[in-house]
Amino acid sequence: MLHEFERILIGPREMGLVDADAAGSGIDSFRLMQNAGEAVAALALARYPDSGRFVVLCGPGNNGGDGYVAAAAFARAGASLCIYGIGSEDLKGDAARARARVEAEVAPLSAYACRPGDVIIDAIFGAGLSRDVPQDVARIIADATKLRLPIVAADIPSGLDGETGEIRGAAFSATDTVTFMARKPGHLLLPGRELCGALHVFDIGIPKRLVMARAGKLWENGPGLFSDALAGPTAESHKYARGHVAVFSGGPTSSGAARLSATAALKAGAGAVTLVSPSEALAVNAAHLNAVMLREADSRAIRAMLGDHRVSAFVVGPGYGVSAALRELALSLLTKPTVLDADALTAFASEPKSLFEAIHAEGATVVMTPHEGEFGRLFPDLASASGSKVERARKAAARSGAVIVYKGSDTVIAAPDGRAAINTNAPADLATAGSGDVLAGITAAMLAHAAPAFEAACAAVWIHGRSGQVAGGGLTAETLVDVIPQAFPEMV
Ligand SMILES: NC(=O)C1=CN([C@@H]2O[C@H](COP(=O)(O)OP(=O)(O)OC[C@H]3O[C@@H](n4cnc5c(N)ncnc54)[C@H](O)[C@@H]3O)[C@@H](O)[C@H]2O)[C@@H](O)CC1
Ligand SMILES: Nc1ncnc2c1ncn2[C@@H]1O[C@H](COP(=O)(O)OP(=O)(O)O)[C@@H](O)[C@H]1O
Ligand SMILES: [K+]
Repeated sequence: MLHEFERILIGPREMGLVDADAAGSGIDSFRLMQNAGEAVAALALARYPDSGRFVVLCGPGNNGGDGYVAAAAFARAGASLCIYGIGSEDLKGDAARARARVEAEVAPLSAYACRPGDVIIDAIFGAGLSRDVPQDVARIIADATKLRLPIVAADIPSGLDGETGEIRGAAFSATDTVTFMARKPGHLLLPGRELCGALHVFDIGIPKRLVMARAGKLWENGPGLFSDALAGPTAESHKYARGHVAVFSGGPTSSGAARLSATAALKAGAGAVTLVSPSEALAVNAAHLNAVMLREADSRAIRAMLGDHRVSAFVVGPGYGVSAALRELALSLLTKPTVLDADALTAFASEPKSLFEAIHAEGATVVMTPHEGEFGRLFPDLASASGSKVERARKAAARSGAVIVYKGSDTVIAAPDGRAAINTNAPADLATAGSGDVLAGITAAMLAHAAPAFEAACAAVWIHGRSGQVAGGGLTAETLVDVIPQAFPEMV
């Protein structure tokens, strides 16, 4: 797997360790702060050359230090400037040094009254915020939001938790955020992503190897994570070599979901797809299918598919109907790579342990694709636990033994070994009936290409998002399926 530095996400705690490592290796930490603050000022000056005044809001820690450096840069540039600080007389270390270099007066933060024309430089708190913001700060955030003032945030909009993307009491909604070396999970997770505005990552001079050494196994999802694991067709390919996906259909009045999964699998590059249908739904399925093959779902057929080495992956759940029979079917499929979606997740709500034990015992390759509701049914304790969506998905993956695709507009993909990715390319147009069924089909196609489960799931989520972009506003699950080949042409 290609670990592009640009896709690395690093938690605020780990970033603190990187800072310490940098200092320990002889790098001048004040120089880093100067680089950070100057980058913030440069961006603000370029973005708002006609600003009435730059209002620099400085907190009590190193984020405030960045603010004082930026303030000095505004003064040097001859820009109109006001500085407000928390505890500006009690700063320590580099922040105190940065403050000492500012000649302009620093007023207490509580004295700041927002006014139209102000451009705010938000250097109050960084990504490691550990509690709700104080009242004074919440009041300024509310006023600035009401006046829609432009806000350039240093590192992260104050009030956002850099680990979880959650709002601690109140948070600025920035027009731009300048962060340093690498993004934090809170820049990508919701609601954080929407509060960062345009996100700029600035290299302040910490060697990349120090950042890599402390980064966990978390990335922004993108082709660098999965393209090595996937291969398009070659001259030697035949249809079964490209993978054969079998999708289980529901009854006659709920067969559309499985058909969407089946056609999505085909469009995503599976060489062959079979819809396995109850006898009473054969007629309706036959009326709607061409390239997708149709087979009656009886125990003989299922046994035959399990024994057929050419059948490479299953999808079960979309439109199937929640029942004990579905639980039994799902458990019987685990000898081959399987996508469990929708009803196949809900069916285990009363006994999730039986599924997880079977996955572990079998060493099965399983991708589960729960939305928020389904996640809560399978992992009720995790759904209500504190911590980030990444942590919840990781725990769910470790507990279940499956790769978890925890859906939403910030879908998180997590593997039992702790690897995780946050997806950022999904447009809101994907919030349409059947779009999840399409994702399940694409995922099975990636598994059928013999991609490992984590890479397959990352690829599928990314292709699904990209397809949503290509299909554009007003998309339906059908138009989404149609554009899959355009979304990732090198694959299919
Ligand atoms: N390698 C890097 O990432 C670098 C980071 N720098 C800056 O350093 C920042 C991190 O500095 P710090 O760890 O000092 O973090 P902060 O600047 O966020 O400050 C933490 C301080 O604020 C207080 N505090 C936290 N939450 C509070 C709340 N809700 N109410 C009141 N007080 C609260 C804490 O007790 C502590 O004193 C980064 O965000 C970044 O801006 C740069 O200066 C240089 C290099
Ligand atoms: N607002 C949104 N922005 C981006 N993606 C979304 C949004 N809402 C839903 N999605 C994506 O669309 C898909 C919906 O799946 P799901 O909830 O199972 O719907 P359905 O059961 O109707 O197919 C998921 O992949 C999800 O991540
Ligand atoms: K900030």
